[in-house]
Amino acid sequence: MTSALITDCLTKRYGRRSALKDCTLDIPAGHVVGLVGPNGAGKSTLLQLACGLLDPTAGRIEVLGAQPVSGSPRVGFVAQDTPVYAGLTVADHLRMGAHLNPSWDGALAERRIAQVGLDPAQKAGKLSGGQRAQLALTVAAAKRPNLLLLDEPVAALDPLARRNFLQGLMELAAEQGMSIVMSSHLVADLERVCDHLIVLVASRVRVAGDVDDLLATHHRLVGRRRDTTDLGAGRALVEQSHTEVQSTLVVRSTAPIVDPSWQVDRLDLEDIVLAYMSGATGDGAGRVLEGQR
Ligand SMILES: Nc1ncnc2c1ncn2[C@@H]1O[C@H](COP(=O)(O)OP(=O)(O)OP(=O)(O)O)[C@@H](O)[C@H]1O
Repeated sequence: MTSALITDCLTKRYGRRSALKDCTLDIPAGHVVGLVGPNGAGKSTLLQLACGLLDPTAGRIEVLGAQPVSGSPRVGFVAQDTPVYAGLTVADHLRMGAHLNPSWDGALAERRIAQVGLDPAQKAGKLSGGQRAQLALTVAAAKRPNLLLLDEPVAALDPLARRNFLQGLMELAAEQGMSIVMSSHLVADLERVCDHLIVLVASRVRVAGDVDDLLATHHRLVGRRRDTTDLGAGRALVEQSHTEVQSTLVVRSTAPIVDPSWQVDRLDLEDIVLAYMSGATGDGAGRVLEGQR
């Protein structure tokens, strides 16, 4: 199956400032992918490169097997500020979408507008932030793109609207076979809807992969204080902290860790994301540790 998104050493600089550095990814099609990372990590930059709004400074990016082209009907993009036309009504947005997009799914658009309770006669400039987000998503989804790119789509939504929005996304992915890449700071939401995750920190991909695989291969180890330079082959130290007597590590390991000198606990996705985010600035910094125990 074609990949939804491939990048190879993708780099984007604004003047001397790097927004994305040597980013290498291969995201299979047909997944809901969460893109997470601290403010300024490069998430919006990656999404804008993927929809052809920006050109790379170096490296390669392919979307659905081709170079990104701005305005492609195969790719839908909802920017962070959920752009809508303030002077146009909700119904005008749908009419305009139908006029501009040969693959427009009018039934899907009208169904979603009714589901989320938007008044077709309401001017978009008078909608709340959350309602604008719903309208922008509806317009993007009704284009029936193969890939939908969403930049922090739920940031403005209340918890109930957020749940409905995410439910809608999962239905789009399941019914229409759409690939979705969505940035968010709300990892618990991503854990509910995403089956793939990309963690970007300081312009670099810190980890990317299948959510179940990430959950199965990351462990928290707690034990007596010790040197962490020799954790064993195939184990990568993601984060570490120490007291005088105790060491606490987050480790990625493909093989189960069976060692009575460690208490080994499972992590949820938020723990894993936080470990990568703080590990990047700590002295552990994701070193791959080699050598036998
Ligand atoms: N147009 C621009 N000109 C100059 N620098 C920019 C521009 N856009 C982004 N940057 C810089 O690139 C880096 C990455 O920004 P980006 O918006 O991609 O981050 P982000 O992960 O989406 O952040 P947030 O979570 O705050 O939305 C930041 O240091 C930002 O200041």
